[in-house]
Amino acid sequence: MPSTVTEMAVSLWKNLLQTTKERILQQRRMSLYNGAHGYDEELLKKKLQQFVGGSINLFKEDNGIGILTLNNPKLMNAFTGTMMVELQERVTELENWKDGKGLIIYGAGNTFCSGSDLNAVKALSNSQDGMNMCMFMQNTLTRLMRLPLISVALVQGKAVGGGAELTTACDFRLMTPGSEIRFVHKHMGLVPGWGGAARLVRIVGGGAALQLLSGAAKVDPERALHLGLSEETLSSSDETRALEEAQAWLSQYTEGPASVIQAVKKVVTAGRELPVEAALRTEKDIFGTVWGGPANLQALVRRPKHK
Ligand SMILES: CCC(=O)SCCNC(=O)CCNC(=O)[C@H](O)C(C)(C)COP(=O)(O)OP(=O)(O)OC[C@H]1O[C@@H](n2cnc3c(N)ncnc32)[C@H](O)[C@@H]1OP(=O)(O)O
Repeated sequence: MPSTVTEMAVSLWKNLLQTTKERILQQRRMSLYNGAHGYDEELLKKKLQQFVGGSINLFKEDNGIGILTLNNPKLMNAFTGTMMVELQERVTELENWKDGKGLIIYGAGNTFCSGSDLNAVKALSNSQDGMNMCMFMQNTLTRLMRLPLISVALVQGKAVGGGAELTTACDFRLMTPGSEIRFVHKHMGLVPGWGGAARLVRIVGGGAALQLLSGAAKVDPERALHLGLSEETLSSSDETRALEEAQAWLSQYTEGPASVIQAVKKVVTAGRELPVEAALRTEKDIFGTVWGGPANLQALVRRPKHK
């Protein structure tokens, strides 16, 4: 135990350093690309910071549901450079949210997101910048997908290009009447680069993904439901009411202690991403974190009947 004020300060400082080191290591583990891939994140961030506008806002509710708003309505919530950097910061904040259970992502001004800001894309159109931006967004969206929170993209208006890709980094998609998801990349002479193709194949299967990407097809709520791209069509397209509906929908899966909900998401992530033996070992490790935990012990006392 530290006894003097100096010793206490040194101990606090060491703890802080350790926590920061662990955080950085955790981020590296969750990310795909680093210096070994010829990727210099700090350099790219400096470039992205030149393309200013909009914001990514996070509100953490007491019930453990986070609301992440894509906020650049003048450009249909297109991602400027600063918004890409802010999204990474918000994901880091969510990774460290001990009480978090769920997340809803939606766009301001009754539309979801029109992809990357074409002004930034034009200025960063050389191949190396494009690859770096792709690695940056893949890192961020992979970390978003792996958050131990049950995530929902609330699609109102249009989810276009990178906006469509972002919806696939969520566990579920809910659409409002009249909304659409559209992978327009082909019409821009591109393919998805934010991980949207890899994730879309896993959500709707290879054949349907090929049709959606090669046809740059508009996917309305009915078709999205049929493809399994959307879970439900909400009844209202009004921003406030749709958000309430999405919260009610999500709350059926986030009831219970955060430690248990987070463990559920972690075993599913392992099952989704790892070869079966590694997934089983991870499941065993996560099981060990809840077995004999407070929620488990309380349930043993209550002995609920699951009728
Ligand atoms: C990852 C790679 C990618 O994301 S590639 C895909 C990039 N995104 C696009 O190409 C989308 C281009 N935008 C559109 O097709 C339309 O604006 C969509 C999204 C369909 C909306 O149409 P509509 O409802 O009629 O609105 P609008 O065109 O009048 O747009 C309002 C203002 O917003 C702007 N805007 C829209 N999207 C972007 C974008 N991605 N980057 C920059 N600006 C964008 C429009 O230019 C328009 O601005 P202004 O009012 O003309 O000054």
